[in-house]
Amino acid sequence: MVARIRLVAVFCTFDVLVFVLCILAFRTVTHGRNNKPSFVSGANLQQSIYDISLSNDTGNHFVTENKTILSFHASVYGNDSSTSMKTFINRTDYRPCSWKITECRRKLPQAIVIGVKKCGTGTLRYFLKFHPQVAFNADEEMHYFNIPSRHAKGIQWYRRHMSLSWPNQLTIEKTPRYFVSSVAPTGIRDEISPKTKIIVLLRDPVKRSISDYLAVRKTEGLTLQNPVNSSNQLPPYTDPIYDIKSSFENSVLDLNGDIKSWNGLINIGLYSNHLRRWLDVFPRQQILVLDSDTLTHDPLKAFRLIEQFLDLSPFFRPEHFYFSKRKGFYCLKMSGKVSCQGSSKGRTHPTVDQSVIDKLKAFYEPYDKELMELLGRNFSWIS
Ligand SMILES: Nc1ncnc2c1ncn2[C@@H]1O[C@H](COP(=O)(O)OS(=O)(=O)O)[C@@H](OP(=O)(O)O)[C@H]1O
Repeated sequence: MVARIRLVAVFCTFDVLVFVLCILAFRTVTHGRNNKPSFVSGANLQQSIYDISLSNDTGNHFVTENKTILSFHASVYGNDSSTSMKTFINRTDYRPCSWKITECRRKLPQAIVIGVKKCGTGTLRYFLKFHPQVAFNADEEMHYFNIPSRHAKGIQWYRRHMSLSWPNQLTIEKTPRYFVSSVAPTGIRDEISPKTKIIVLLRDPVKRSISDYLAVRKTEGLTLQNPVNSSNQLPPYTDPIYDIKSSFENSVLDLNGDIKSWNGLINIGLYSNHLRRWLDVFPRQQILVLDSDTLTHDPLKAFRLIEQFLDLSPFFRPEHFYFSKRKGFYCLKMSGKVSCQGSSKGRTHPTVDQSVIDKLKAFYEPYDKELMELLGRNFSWIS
């Protein structure tokens, strides 16, 4: 009798073990490694195919952008209990789009971040991508309206590069070079829509030029010793050209000590000149001009303005922004994870000769005054 009971006990234990193993095996097959539903793993995902590593505040790279966005989306889609989210998220529309779903389409952008280079456009995109009603294009920058060889591929080529989006999602593209392009405003109006919303970030033009100098040096090395007119720059494509020397001072001043206003480092900061071209083509209320300082120091305010302008539901909340002492900037905090911009943003600026700074400030003064008149408002760097 005892032997039989033992035998039954052994069988039962074995069965329970098999049952538990089966459950575990089943979970492994149907869920990702982090116990997230399998759609979070990124296999079907059409959004953001490039892979920007995100880091937590201790510098450990732990997750890719796709995964963060999607695991965050999944957590909201799944069991987020916050009422503010529930009030605006249509749960059906909240699933990631896939080519298998008929409502998912690649739309031409309804809004474009046109610039300005080194004024925080990357951060704007990086954060705004988390808004559930936003679908950013997969490639970081399209350069469709400013580079002739790209433009020649046609508007359907451009559309094919947009992310799949739900009918209620806004497709957005960002290419900072559009701001200074002579043909981008009419191109966007005629090929996309005269109703396209335009977003521009502006930063102290002196700081912008130093930041740009570092960026161009980093990407081009010191190969741009002479002014380079790239083959893409034939008229009417009049993007500013760069002249980069071994120091910032020598890059922005010529041998007589005069400012090289044609140099991209300087020319891009002539905001009023460039903005006028956009105001000639789009109504003022269709252009949101943001002070980059607001994005840097009060990101919540900046994103509330953006949400309002784009008619998006209010999504961002104070707890989504985390100030990283290590980075010296705000990072995004979603589902307990902190993700900051990569090392190409927030580089330490070189010490620049004060006389050159003063000269540049004086040079930009009349343009800044024009900017204030044009927009009827002040900016943080203008005293
Ligand atoms: N939260 C946060 N994190 C990192 N960086 C931030 C942030 N907010 C604003 N900025 C400022 O963004 C500047 C880079 O601008 P862009 O993203 O427009 O550069 S780019 O044109 O796309 O290369 C970058 O300029 P530099 O500091 O000169 O590198 C930052 O000052």
